[in-house]
Amino acid sequence: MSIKPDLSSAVGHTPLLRLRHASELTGCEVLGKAEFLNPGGSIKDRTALGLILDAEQKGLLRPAGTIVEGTAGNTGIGMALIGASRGYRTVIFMPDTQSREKIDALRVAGAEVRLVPAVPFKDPKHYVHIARAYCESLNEQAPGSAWFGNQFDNTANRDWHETTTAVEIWEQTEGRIDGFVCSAGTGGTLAGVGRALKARKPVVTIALSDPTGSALANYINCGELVAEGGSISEGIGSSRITANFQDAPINMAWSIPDQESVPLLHQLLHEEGWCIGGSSGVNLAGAIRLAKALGPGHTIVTVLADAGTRYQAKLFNPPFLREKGIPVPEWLQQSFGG
Ligand SMILES: Cc1ncc(COP(=O)(O)O)c(C=O)c1O
Ligand SMILES: CC(=O)OC[C@H](N)C(=O)O
Repeated sequence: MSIKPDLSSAVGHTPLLRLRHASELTGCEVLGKAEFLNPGGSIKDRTALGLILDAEQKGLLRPAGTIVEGTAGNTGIGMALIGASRGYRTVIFMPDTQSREKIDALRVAGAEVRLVPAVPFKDPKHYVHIARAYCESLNEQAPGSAWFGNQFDNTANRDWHETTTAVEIWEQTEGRIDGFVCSAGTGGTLAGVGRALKARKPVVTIALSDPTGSALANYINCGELVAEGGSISEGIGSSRITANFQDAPINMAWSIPDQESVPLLHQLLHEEGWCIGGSSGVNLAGAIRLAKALGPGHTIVTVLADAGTRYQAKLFNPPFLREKGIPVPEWLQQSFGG
């Protein structure tokens, strides 16, 4: 018998999928780790679990305590579900620009959701600072009652990917991996997987696929934290170097526009049936660029971080796409009666 005793033990161990179109286009094996199959629907279940286990072990998160986090949504969904299964209450602060679907999923998962206006990180009203201050106020009232996850700068995030996600990829490819590419929100996935793969096989190329509007690709390529444009993708991109991103061993970086990534995710759904979110579209575009850079015959791995259904009203909404200057495929237009 192979039975998972609880939700935490069902996080991870996701399948590695061959992405047919990307593989045929480039002559490489382009593989996507199906992170949308995690219990909370995203790769951030891993981050949530890694941070929670670390905090429990250090005595920072006590029985029946309150988890407080600042999140674009996915980390919060993971924390709320793992919190429910382990006896914690969860309070989530997130910018009001994130998808309706993620806010609903958080509420369904039992989290107390507090939406705040989206402002730059340097503003004290940024959701991460508000979350931290709220946690401190709970601990002033009742010492030790609350714990701030701090996913961006708590390197237990990166460490968890180093010992789980990366090991799974290594074993699933039997070490025959030539390149790994993904986008960065906290940077935990890229840094954790990148470090573990480099330690096992130094010639592996690690690449960052960054959405336009984020400063990270420019930082890697020119040392400057500057950004141009914007993106409809959520949960990725950054204007600063987080503690998790800091030690990522990155060899190549690209800034990827929505006009390149969104058509790829539409095509993946229409021709291969995988419904992935905007960050995964950026990852897929990065995987194709990396495969072209390395040349035919290589094995490239990326992550499919969450599902497109989490962004239905944006990614599969013809008027919204047109407004953003993103091509609407014929089949999608017809699905909506046009
Ligand atoms: C949909 C989605 N993709 C990718 C990421 C990026 O992962 P990481 O925080 O490990 O950089 C996140 C969150 O950060 C996310 O919510
Ligand atoms: C904006 C950002 O990087 O968010 C981090 C993470 N994707 C989350 O779900 O919270």
